[in-house]
Amino acid sequence: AKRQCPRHFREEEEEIGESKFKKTIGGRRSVILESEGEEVEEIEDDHDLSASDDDIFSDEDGKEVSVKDILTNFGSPKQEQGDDGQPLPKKSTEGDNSYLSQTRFDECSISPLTLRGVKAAGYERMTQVQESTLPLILKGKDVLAKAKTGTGKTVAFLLPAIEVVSKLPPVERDQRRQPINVLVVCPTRELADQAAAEANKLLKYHPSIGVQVVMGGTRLALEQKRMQTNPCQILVATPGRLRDHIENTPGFATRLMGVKVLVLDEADRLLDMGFRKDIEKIVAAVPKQRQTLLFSATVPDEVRQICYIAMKRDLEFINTVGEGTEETHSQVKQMHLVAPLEKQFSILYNILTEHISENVDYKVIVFCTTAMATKLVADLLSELKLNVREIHSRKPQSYRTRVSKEFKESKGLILVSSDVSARGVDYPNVTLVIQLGVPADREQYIHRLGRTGRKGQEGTGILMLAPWEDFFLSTIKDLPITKAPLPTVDLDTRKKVERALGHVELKNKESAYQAWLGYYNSNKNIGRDKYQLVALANEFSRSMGLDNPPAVNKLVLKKMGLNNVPGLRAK
Ligand SMILES: Nc1ncnc2c1ncn2[C@@H]1O[C@H](COP(=O)(O)OP(=O)(O)OP(=O)(O)O)[C@@H](O)[C@H]1O
Repeated sequence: AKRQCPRHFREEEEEIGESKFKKTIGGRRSVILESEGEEVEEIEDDHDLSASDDDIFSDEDGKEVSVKDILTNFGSPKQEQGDDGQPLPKKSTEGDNSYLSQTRFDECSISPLTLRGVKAAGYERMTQVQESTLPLILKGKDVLAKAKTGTGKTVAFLLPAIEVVSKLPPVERDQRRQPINVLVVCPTRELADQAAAEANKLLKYHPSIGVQVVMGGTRLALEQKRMQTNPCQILVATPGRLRDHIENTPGFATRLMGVKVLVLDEADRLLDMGFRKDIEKIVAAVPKQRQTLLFSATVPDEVRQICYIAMKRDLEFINTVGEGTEETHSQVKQMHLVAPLEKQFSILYNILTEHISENVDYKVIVFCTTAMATKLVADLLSELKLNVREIHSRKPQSYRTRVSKEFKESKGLILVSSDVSARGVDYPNVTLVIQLGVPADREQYIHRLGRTGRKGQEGTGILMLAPWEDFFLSTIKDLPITKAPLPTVDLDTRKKVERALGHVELKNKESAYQAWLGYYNSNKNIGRDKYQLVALANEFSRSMGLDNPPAVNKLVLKKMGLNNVPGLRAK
């Protein structure tokens, strides 16, 4: 039977404005990603770059500034020119190695079989976080670890966990309820898949140790069969689906009594109110006598106060970011653009075509605020003949898995994504991250930006906000982010984008409008004044080329507390 749980925790939640916010720790919101959507055929297009890179803009005081100027002064690393004007050799794709420590894996006290797996994975030296946490974890300590994005946190918790399992006494083969010894919880399906794949790499020479993954979007019965018929000392899971198994899979709760190590990856996200009930249920289902490891690139103070839900008092807090230094990477250029909604699609198009013309190996992620905004932007950019894929929680899992794998292995591609790709996903060589609209909170901004600049590589981050979203900048003012001049749009580009918008299906615009309402209605800064919210929603509607804002299902308006607000049309 389908797990019946409070509506705001179900992964397969019916649609209200795409994403829901629950009051969370310290008033920060958590976004719970939404349910499967109907299958939409994948969009495949070659891109012809017709927008010339000398598209001229003028900044607030009328100074002419081109997108090339913006990106050169603030954005993607230019092809360095020598004195003779010839391009200098590109920096190695492997960035600076400062994320690596001096300690080699073969100097550590790990088992020969594990060491073989590490070497086969191509890892020679430990990263800072791996060097700092391994000895403590092998000593049995609970560890709360904070380390920048893309610095090897997954291996940092998997490697010692495998060592723990490899030292356990063998269990009788026929034992029906083979114990699960390590439980790794990840907030999204792509992350769970990725962690399981990393574990399999490290287990290459441990034939008797197996890892299984359970997550929403796959059949429960298939997972139950796999866990019964294959070695499953290590289980990687998303919270909702794990809770399903605890409640509905016979014998599963017994197997969890064998857990020696519990790992919460992206811990601050998992301890947010959005997952809190699931996490409490999971913690209650594993032995109190265990080791608990929490890892993330961001550990807000309130998380340190509540991590005791799951951890021993004498936990070790490892912070390789270092107090007082930025939580983002210095080799990633960050900038923000404040532009009215009516210009944003055109500015986005110019930034992308400029970046593509400057970077033959371009690999871009465009983050949008909701699943339906993601779909709209992906459709628009495809109409503009860019090479685009989309990934969000309204896509079937098979599609998400396929697109995630393709993007991981490709260059010359733009991935338009909701927050399913905000944290943890390891896409190598991403050259540019664009964030459209105010992020859910500061942590989400940092994690999204962290999709580029991994393993010491260079990258660029652009945050595009509407004037009424610039309050967000105060939450990231400590980060090395610069303001780019406001570009305006030349007529040709505006017309080209308007024509493309005209080909985007009306129902996608209607869904994006409803999702927009859901997202900003829940934003404590913007959702407070309902009349202003409606006026801004109409601005968003016009930016999609709709003169009249779409009508919204009256039940949905009611659930948003927006019924009877003048200016909204109910149907
Ligand atoms: N010791 C190592 N040497 C070289 N590469 C490594 C090492 N450890 C991990 N990696 C690689 O570094 C990349 C980033 O690792 P990982 O995804 O675990 O980073 P992360 O710190 O978890 O990032 P995020 O905060 O975004 O989740 C991966 O491609 C991984 O294979």
